[in-house]
Amino acid sequence: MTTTTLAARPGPAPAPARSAPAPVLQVSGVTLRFGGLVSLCDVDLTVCRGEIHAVIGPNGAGKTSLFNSLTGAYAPQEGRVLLRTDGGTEHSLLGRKPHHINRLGVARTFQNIRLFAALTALENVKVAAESATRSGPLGIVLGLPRAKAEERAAEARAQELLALVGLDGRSEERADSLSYGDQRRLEIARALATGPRLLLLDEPAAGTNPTEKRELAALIRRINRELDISVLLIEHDMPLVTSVADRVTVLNFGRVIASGPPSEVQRDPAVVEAYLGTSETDSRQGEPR
Ligand SMILES: Nc1ncnc2c1ncn2[C@@H]1O[C@H](COP(=O)(O)OP(=O)(O)OP(=O)(O)O)[C@@H](O)[C@H]1O
Repeated sequence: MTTTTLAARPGPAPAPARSAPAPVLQVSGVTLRFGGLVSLCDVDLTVCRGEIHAVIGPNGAGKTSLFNSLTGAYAPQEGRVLLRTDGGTEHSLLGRKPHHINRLGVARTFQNIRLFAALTALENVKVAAESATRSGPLGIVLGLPRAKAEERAAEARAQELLALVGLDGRSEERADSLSYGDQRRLEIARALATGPRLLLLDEPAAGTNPTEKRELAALIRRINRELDISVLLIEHDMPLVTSVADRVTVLNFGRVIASGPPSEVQRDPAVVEAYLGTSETDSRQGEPR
């Protein structure tokens, strides 16, 4: 029998095996009921580090219920939600309060914008940045020495984030005077101010125009690549989803009916049927919107 040693082989050495990206968020078997209504049924979903993961589905499919379950607003009756923080520690999120989950590194925006309408753009972001400081907003109000330095840092961070989302020229304007698209970007800046490792965006393109949608896609990619933040995104706009998402999970009647790269998911017969069975089919594109 002849044996060949690796050293005798010509050509480049084999590339070392690349380990799969670590999961940041693992949702397993999550079921959420409201009385007799099953809003989520045995939902599994994994977001890997560095990933942009979209959740799509017809109206009432359970997308926002899923976000609410991940962020402590809803308490699913069954399942597990594990968040892996940078050191590799796993934290169970179910049963935790929203502000605990935020402190662990999960921030979100809302389908219905929730800004402080009478505060300026800068103040909206600064309040969130202050909440992430050790002294917190109360320490800053009380004028504690450490709090003063933290307040300055929070203001600088807020200015940076306003610049990141393209609102640096608007920092002194009241939130409710901004256009709808600008308010959505302000919400993103505010969520980023809490220092998340995982950002949940609930329909960030809703009500925005085509230019704003393109800018939003670029912003989501920058947040993901430059700030190294994993993104979980609910979105109905399929061109936006396909342009930013690495993976897509499709919900229908609270169940996951497909999961995979956007190009595969769009062709999945169960996904096509789910959308054809609703009024949501976009006749212009013949694909889920
Ligand atoms: N707090 C609640 N109490 C009772 N039912 C609820 C509650 N929240 C959600 N539901 C129900 O759960 C189901 C899923 O709703 P959800 O808002 O999660 O869907 P969605 O996919 O986000 O829809 P949309 O695209 O219209 O925002 C719906 O039947 C809804 O009525």
